[in-house]
Amino acid sequence: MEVVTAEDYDGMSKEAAKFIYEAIEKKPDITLGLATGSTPQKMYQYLAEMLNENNIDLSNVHTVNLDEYVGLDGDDKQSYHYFMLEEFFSKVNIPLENTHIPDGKSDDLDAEVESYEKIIADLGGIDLQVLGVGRNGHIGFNEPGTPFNSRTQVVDLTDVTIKDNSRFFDKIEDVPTRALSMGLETIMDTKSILFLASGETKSEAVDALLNGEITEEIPVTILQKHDNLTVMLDKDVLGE
Ligand SMILES: N[C@@H]1[C@@H](O)[C@H](O)[C@@H](COP(=O)(O)O)O[C@@H]1O
Repeated sequence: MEVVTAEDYDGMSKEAAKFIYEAIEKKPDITLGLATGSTPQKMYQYLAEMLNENNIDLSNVHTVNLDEYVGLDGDDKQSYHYFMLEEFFSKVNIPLENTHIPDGKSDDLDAEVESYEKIIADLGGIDLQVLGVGRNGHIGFNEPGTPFNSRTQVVDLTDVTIKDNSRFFDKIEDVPTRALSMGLETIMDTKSILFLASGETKSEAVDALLNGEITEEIPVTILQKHDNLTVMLDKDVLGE
């Protein structure tokens, strides 16, 4: 595990954008695993700027997102489809058909998660996966207690996650209680991981990742076993 500590959120976002930019330069047909949430938001902004300034061709880049809420339309502002389009895909020249996000509106969610795994396999696996973390240590939407050998599946969200994510919704009752999420084994199968965390609220989860015992009760701890993990933090998360 390599740990990079930036001065602040802005610095971390710039470093992260540079990391992904260089990975794309090195492998123009890269498959990126992408994450949503407020943590990677600024990284997408910087990355889009860098890609556009340098006219980088993204026609052979593919993306697969980690997760999506069950029941939200793609044009719902809280959906991860909307987030990705708004924050990144509409800002760069990536063909939309190269981008994949689980369909939380599918009539057959079991078939959807199965076909999502197939999409990843057909792409030859994920070269670089971006990850954030929930306050309770969840990655993707894999909540505490999720088996380490889980693949993409339908998951129930915990009260902590519903409460944390309610800040994006008008009221807490509007937060979906279920999601589709890549599983922990799916995430561990990725060839490299860029993990990002910023701010005091993530300190406990980050401490578990850096120093804790590996346990299904804190999903992020499984990343200790990944052999190509880069952790990017800001000083706040470390209490510095
Ligand atoms: N499913 C997402 C996660 O992928 C994300 O890492 C987490 C933290 O989000 P934020 O970066 O907004 O704190 O929130 C959601 O639950």
